[in-house]
Amino acid sequence: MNFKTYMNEKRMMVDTRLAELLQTDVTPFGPLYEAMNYSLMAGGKRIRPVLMLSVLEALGKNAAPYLDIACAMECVHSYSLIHDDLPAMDDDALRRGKPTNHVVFGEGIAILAGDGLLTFAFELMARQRHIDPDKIRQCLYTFAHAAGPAGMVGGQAFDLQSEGNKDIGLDGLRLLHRSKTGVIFKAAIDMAAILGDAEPSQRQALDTYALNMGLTFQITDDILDIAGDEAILGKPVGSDVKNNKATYVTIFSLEEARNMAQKAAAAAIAAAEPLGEKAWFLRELVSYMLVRTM
Ligand SMILES: CC(C)=CCC/C(C)=C/COP(=O)(O)OP(=O)(O)O
Ligand SMILES: C=C(C)CCOP(=O)(O)OP(=O)(O)O
Repeated sequence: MNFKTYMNEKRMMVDTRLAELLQTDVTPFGPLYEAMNYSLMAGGKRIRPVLMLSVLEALGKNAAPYLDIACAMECVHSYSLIHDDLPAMDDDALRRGKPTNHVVFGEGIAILAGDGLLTFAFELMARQRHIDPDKIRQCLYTFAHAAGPAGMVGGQAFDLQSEGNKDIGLDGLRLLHRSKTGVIFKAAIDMAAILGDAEPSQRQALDTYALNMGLTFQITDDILDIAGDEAILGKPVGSDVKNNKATYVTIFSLEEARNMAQKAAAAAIAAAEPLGEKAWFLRELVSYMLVRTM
């Protein structure tokens, strides 16, 4: 199977399941569910859930029983996008090719739609009765730690604090990217390693892969913010500059950022080598991240 077919198949599995999970007609809180579904089902590459499922397959496991855990990751990601776009944060009006949640539903409902997706994700994980309860406990801990104040929420706070400060340097930038974005990719991989009974040597390879693929993804995101095409990207170009963000492009140059992304990608591909043929998708995913346009 080639990269595109694999990616599309997995993305469709995730989309189909997500559409089943959050029905709008079973609740007196219809408008809230509508707002949650609006962002969740607006498209999106579904990289985090696909990554989780593909690591399970790289470990030789059947990924299907873990689809809901992968969907929970997408719920948390969608929440983070809704909140990231709010006027109090990046104040962006376009996401996944559509007006942002607060533009359509107002700030109050957008905040609650984010809160709803975040909490629903953990409910969904906790109700997976067919999975070993200790593995679920480990996954809940791993994902909550990654998404919370020690991870993504902390990273987002650091991002806000760093606005206008180009002196954070490479170390600051690494911390920012690792916590804001990288931890969620790492959590996808860690949860797959827990659920898929990864051996210590496989864990080690996956850890190095996670670090470098997260970096590749985020440097490319920084590059696309300057050099991307809004119509393809589905979100505003120039948002980082508008908000005076410290990024690989605003601190270094476009060319240096491209070199850094290439180095990180090469390190990720090398790290996945010992995982063998079954991990082919993980290597191709990193190559895709370098050239993605959306
Ligand atoms: C707790 C919260 C709200 C976390 C937000 C994490 C997140 C979506 C970062 C995206 O960063 P970005 O602003 O660089 O991405 P984009 O370019 O997609 O806006
Ligand atoms: C963390 C960042 C940089 C936000 C965008 O993530 P994606 O590029 O994965 O966005 P979608 O495809 O899910 O919309």
